[in-house]
Amino acid sequence: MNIEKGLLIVLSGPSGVGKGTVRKSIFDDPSTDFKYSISMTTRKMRQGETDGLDYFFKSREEFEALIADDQFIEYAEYVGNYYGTPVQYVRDTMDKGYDVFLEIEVEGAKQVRKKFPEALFIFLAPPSLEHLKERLVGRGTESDEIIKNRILEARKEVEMMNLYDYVVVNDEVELAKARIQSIVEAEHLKRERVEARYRKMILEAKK
Ligand SMILES: Nc1ncnc2c1ncn2[C@@H]1O[C@H](COP(=O)(O)OP(=O)(O)OP(=O)(O)O)[C@@H](O)[C@H]1O
Ligand SMILES: Nc1nc2c(ncn2[C@@H]2O[C@H](COP(=O)(O)O)[C@@H](O)[C@H]2O)c(=O)[nH]1
Repeated sequence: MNIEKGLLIVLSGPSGVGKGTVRKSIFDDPSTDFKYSISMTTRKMRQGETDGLDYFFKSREEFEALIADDQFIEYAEYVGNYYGTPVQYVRDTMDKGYDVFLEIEVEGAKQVRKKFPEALFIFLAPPSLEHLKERLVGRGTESDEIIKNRILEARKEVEMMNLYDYVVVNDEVELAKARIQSIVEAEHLKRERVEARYRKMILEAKK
């Protein structure tokens, strides 16, 4: 435990479950004071997306050069494209004491778990696999082929949900948002209590 740094919050879940929708709702709430880490990807930009806001869009060559330069906390190849979390932003922001929020798929979350075992891992689950398919198809952003591959991935991802600290069902966006906010708040309270009790010992051990 590092008593000076912010909390790293990892939200995972299958494609189409509503991670982006719930995350936007959390960040639209003026009471939210954590920071969102914008990922890098080699995926093509969707209509309505903005470079530097939704993702930093990169070519495969650029992304691979960043991998070689150790610029990611984690990265994964997902349905034919790279996705990764830039290390610099996360470290700098946490060092300033802010909580940082990552929205990433499960292979990346496993890598984060190894590097930041003290992070908070939340899995966003659909009410059912049928709901998931309906949402993915309903979003209308992917071809039938890509939707098929994302659903195949989703089946594997759902199997991994027991590796997370919490599972939140996204039945309704506002409810999922409130559940995530409560989990983060409870986690802070728990850590503050531990820190208060052992502050002297932790500081001494850091010397
Ligand atoms: N609770 C919900 N009930 C019904 N529809 C929802 C709900 N949450 C999200 N959706 C819809 O599901 C679709 C997928 O949501 P979203 O794009 O947020 O998923 P995602 O998990 O971020 O997907 P990806 O991982 O592919 O980026 C969107 O059309 C969104 O409006
Ligand atoms: N391992 C990582 N996964 C990420 C990252 N940023 C996003 N993602 C996940 O990829 C899939 C597909 O996203 P989409 O925008 O193409 O629909 C989804 O599960 C995202 O959460 C990342 O930095 N690392």
